[in-house]
Amino acid sequence: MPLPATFNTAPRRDAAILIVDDAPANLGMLRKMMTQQGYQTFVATSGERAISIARRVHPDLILLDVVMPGMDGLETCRQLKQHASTQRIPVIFMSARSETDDVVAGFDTGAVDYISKPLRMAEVCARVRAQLKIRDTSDTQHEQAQHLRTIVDSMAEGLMIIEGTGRIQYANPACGRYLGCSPETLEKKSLGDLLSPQVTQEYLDYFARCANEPEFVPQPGAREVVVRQCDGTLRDMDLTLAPMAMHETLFIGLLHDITHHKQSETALQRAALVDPLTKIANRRHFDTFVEMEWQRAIRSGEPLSLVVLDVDHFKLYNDSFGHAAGDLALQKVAAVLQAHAPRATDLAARYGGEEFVLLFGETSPAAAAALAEDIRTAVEALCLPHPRSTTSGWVTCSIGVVTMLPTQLDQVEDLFIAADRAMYLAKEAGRNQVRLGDVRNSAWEAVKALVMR
Ligand SMILES: Nc1nc2c(ncn2[C@@H]2O[C@H](COP(=O)(O)OP(=O)(O)OP(=O)(O)O)[C@@H](O)[C@H]2O)c(=O)[nH]1
Repeated sequence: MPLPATFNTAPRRDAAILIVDDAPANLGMLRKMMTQQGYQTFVATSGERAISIARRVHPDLILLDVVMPGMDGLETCRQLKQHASTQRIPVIFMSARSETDDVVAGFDTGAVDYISKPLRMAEVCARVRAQLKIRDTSDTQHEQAQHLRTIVDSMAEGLMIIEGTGRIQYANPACGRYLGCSPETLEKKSLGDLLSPQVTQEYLDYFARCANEPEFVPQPGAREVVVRQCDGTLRDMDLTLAPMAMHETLFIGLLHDITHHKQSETALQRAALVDPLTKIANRRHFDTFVEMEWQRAIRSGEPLSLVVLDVDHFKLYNDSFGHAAGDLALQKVAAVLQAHAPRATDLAARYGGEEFVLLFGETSPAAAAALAEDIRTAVEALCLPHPRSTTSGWVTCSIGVVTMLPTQLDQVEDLFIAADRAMYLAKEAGRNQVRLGDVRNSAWEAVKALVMR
């Protein structure tokens, strides 16, 4: 939301002037003059009294005589400037002592003006008007600065002011919360303490371009960065950096924590690859993985093995024990498969219904066949009773295995077709068994010919 150019402030009351003079005649004359100008007036005949009134009524300006019995005007002004509630009240000295040293001493105590006596009333009025105007502007600026500070301090986003060298000049409280240390600690650091060397260098280059290339138009935009917190842990954040003004050497950095966003993004990505029932890879994940391993096998010349597994008489199992028990059985079969695919180049997946697949990279036909047989035995060893199966008293599965040395001329679909065929042959041959399929491709034939020799 853009900030308004000025903030609404409470309407100002008529200016109140405190007149301090030990001579009642002067006081009377000044009071009359100020009242005629429309000001509210307070009077005091001593420094002590002036301080006490000033603390109570907070006048907008004080006209202060320098020479007074007891506490003189200079000391009165000093004490006003030392107290928080009165230090911002402008003080104008009035004195017959108008040597340069006297005037300088007056300004040194913190006064804003010095009028020589005898007073020329028109001049006093003009000087009072001028000081009240300055005071108004300064009050507005002070209030705006206070408003801005409140906003910056209460922002949920981290805000930093960064020098062109990367040094952090200012950090708001949210920055401190994000990075786990006080804003003051951050103000002793630089961008390089928070970001990787490469990202830091990119920002420093950007700062240099903003400062040195008049035709360069900076494009502020959020960038995802990994920020090092004060305790060394890393956190994902969005960082937006833009110059405070064109071709300036100060930059505003806005930090926005995206840890939760990243976590849910990762969780979503993971969920999109996992079968919700069995928690192993789903078909989508498997297809992507096969494509990757297929290309790798073409490059490496290593064999690739595909196993297709179908649970036997599963319809009857569901009919016997209900769909929920069927789900449980599928989860147990999936766990067996998962346990047999431990390498980074292996993947077990649920391909649909009661059909599962496994891919084994860099695996020979003999090794793949042995693995498939292990899996078949392990599924039977789950000992899930299946009284209506005509194959066994337990849940069993039929498995097709095929191994290929893929080349650029081959299609990945051929691998699936051959493994499916082998699995159906296992079904036809009585189920609960492994069948090896055959893919006729040129490379494989060549290897076979070599082995046979
Ligand atoms: N419980 C459960 N059953 C499923 C799920 N997906 C598929 N099925 C069931 O699996 C059964 C598969 O049956 P069929 O394709 O006829 O095969 P089958 O009964 O296993 O017979 P064969 O494959 O010839 O041994 C169907 O009854 C589907 O409803 C699932 O997620 N949970």
